[in-house]
Parts: sequence; structure tokens; C-alpha cells
Amino acid sequence: MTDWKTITVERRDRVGLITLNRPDALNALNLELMRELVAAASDLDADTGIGAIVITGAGKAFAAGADIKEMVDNDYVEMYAADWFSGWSRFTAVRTPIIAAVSGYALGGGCELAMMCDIIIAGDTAKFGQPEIKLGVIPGMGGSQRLTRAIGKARAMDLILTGRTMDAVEAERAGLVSRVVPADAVLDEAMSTAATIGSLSLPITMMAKEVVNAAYETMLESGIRFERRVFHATFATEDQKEGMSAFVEKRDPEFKNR
Ligand SMILES: CC(C)(O)CC(=O)SCCNC(=O)CCNC(=O)[C@H](O)C(C)(C)COP(=O)(O)OP(=O)(O)OC[C@H]1O[C@@H](n2cnc3c(N)ncnc32)[C@H](O)[C@@H]1OP(=O)(O)O
Repeated sequence: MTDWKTITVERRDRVGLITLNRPDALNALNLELMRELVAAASDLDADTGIGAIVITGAGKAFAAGADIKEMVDNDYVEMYAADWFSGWSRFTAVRTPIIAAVSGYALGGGCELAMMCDIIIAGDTAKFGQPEIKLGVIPGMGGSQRLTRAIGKARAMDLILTGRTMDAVEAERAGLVSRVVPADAVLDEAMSTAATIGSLSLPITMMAKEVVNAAYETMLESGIRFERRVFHATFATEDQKEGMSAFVEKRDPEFKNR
């Protein structure tokens, strides 16, 4: 599918770049955008020529949340019957590493989308928050769970119960964001980080993503056992032989993604 209406998709070498493209609505995540973003990310995930994905927003926001105008008149039965937001499960099933390049607002569903990515790189204009409480609702795309795991209960409660936003510096200090750069450099920084990841072995970066994510879902002992098993599995790949041989032979590795 190439005639996207709410996003743009580019392939640059081994990096897929998805830009949320509803700037007039601060990239609010309506159902169409969710469907397109999930489909594009799944397409890129299925493309073995792509080693990393970057998601960013056009204009002055990453995304200002789920589309309030689309939901305002819904009732409980409509939300439940449509299982509103369940489509995001396909996004979190993407195995290719994903970087969120965030400038401006990442609020509500926008913050939740960033947290579904594997690395968040923030521009110094970024503002993160879960302001749903001010709308008479609570986070619904995983924010209460992922934010609490990312920054701890005390800070998550502060943000979710007050609806206040935090700037990029506070977000980095809290551990939500891996680095902060000037806003006009955030996309370049994300793309070059994605290029670094894309130059490595794709099956191995996928395994690394999977074991880190397991830390969210399992107890420590079973997570460590899972990591050890996946570590053993890396020895079934040609890229393990290549990576370790290259070190021993004092040369750069040439990964085959096999
Ligand atoms: C997924 C869940 C379950 O967790 C729930 C959610 O995500 S609910 C949404 C949470 N997000 C918010 O509550 C933020 C809403 N937006 C704002 O508070 C403000 O827009 C702002 C502070 C981010 C920026 O303010 P400002 O610069 O003054 O711009 P605006 O004039 O307000 O916005 C421009 C334009 O965008 C539309 N817009 C903004 N956010 C949304 C949204 N979440 N849904 C739908 N539309 C949105 C806004 O209405 C404006 O459009 P027009 O009305 O002028 O056509």
C-alpha cells in the first residue's frame, strides 16, 4: 500500500521512516492513522532489507493523543464492541527495533505510542504527559502500565493524576527518554541511531529487543533463563560466527542477517 492518507513512509538504506502526517490536528491518532501506521510498521517489519524503523511527527507535535473528536460521542458499548485501541497490539508485535523521534507534544496516546517504541530520542521542545484525567478518562493505550514501568510509580502517579506535562530534560532524568538533542537535530539523531542498528545483524537485534521486552513481562528468574536460552540461540546464526570471527581476525564484521 503506497497511497497513505495520514502518514508518509520512506525507505532510506536499511531504515524505514514513518512520519505521522496530520499536522493540522497535531497528528492526533484517529483510527485511520492507527490502521495505516500499524500496516506500514508491519510491512517494514516483514521487509528483511529494513533493519530499524523511525517514527516521527510532521509539524509541531509528535502526536497530541488519540483523536478526541472521533471518540467524544461514543458510549461504553461502542468502545467495548469495537475493542477501541486493540489494533495497537499489532504494532507492539513488530520485531524490528523502532525509534521514536519526538519533537513537541507527545501527549496521551502520543506518549503511549512513543513508549511502544524501543528507544525515545527527544528534541528539546518535547513535552510528554498523560492528560486524559482532564478529559474525564484514563490512559487507554498502555500508558498506566508502560509509564509506571518506565519512570516508577511515584512519577507516573504524579503525571497521570494531575495531567501535567514534563519537558524533555525531566523526561530524560526520569528515564523515559534515552537522550535529548536540539529539536532541529532530533530526526538526524534518530536516523543515524537507526542506521547503526540497521548495520547490525537483524535476527540478533530482534532477539535483543525480545529479551529486553521480556523484562517487562516476566519475573527476574524466568527473564534471566529466557535471556540465556536466546543467547544460546544466537549461536545457531551465521552472524554469530561472523561477528566473533571478525573480532578475532581484527576486521569489521559483514553481517548477512542469517
Ligand atoms: C489514548 C488515550 C485513551 O490514552 C486517550 C488520549 O490520548 S485522549 C487525548 C489526550 N490528549 C490531550 O488531551 C491533548 C489535547 N490537545 C491539547 O490539549 C492542545 O491541542 C495542545 C496543548 C496539545 C496544543 O494546544 P495549541 O497549541 O493551542 O493547539 P490547538 O489549537 O489546541 O490544536 C490544534 C488543532 O489540533 C486539534 N487537536 C489537538 N489535539 C487533539 C486531539 N487529541 N484530538 C483531536 N484534535 C486535536 C485541535 O482541536 C486543533 O484543531 P481545530 O479544532 O482548530 O480544528
